[in-house]
Amino acid sequence: MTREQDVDAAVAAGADALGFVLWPGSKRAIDEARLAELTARVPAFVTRVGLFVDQDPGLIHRCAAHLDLLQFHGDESPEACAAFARPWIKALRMRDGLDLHALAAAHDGARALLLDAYRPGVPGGTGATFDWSRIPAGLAKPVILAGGLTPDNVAEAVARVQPFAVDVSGGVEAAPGVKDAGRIAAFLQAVRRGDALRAAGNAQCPGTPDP
Ligand SMILES: O=C(O)c1ccccc1NCC(=O)[C@H](O)[C@H](O)COP(=O)(O)O
Repeated sequence: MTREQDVDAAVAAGADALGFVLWPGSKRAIDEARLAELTARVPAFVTRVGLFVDQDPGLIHRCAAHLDLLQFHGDESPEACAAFARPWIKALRMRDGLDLHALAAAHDGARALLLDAYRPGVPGGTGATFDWSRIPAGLAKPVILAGGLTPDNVAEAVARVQPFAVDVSGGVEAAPGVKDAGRIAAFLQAVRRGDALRAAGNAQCPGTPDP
């Protein structure tokens, strides 16, 4: 979120959480002052998530005053993630050979693992999907599915993967950092459609193989 109207549109559409990128390398980056302004608009019970990539602990401490949850998107150790007085989640980029069971155990203190696409040199917001069948059953942590989700594919993603939550950035934008209220609303509707498909046993989900 970089703009007031995008915060308002996401809240109106029923988003449970809003993300604020504090990493200056992102086209969606905001600074501490903007974080304070934008998060002040967020109503109670909508989670304010701050996103960091291997950043200065002092900055994270200051930003935490405006945040409910910290999202670590770099190579932070579990100990580094746990050093702030806020719940946290760890983003894992799905490069080849990841042992998600071992990583879930290593990140015991995380509230969830956010699984995102891997693209060398780009820590996040790639707009790329990954092969969802690589997510093993029975992970010890709730999964937040991310990476290339859009209003067109998120219903299938929810029905197939059955994640705890989904995360989207580029799929609801008109341009990097500029969200589109229509796409946000369409995304949230598609999430609910996917949840209904899931509850109905995936019967109509196009991506689910026949039993
Ligand atoms: O969004 C960014 O610009 C970004 C930059 C660096 C690290 C993380 C970033 N975003 C993190 C997110 O949680 C995104 O929502 C996630 O990577 C999915 O992005 P997209 O594929 O565009 O939906």
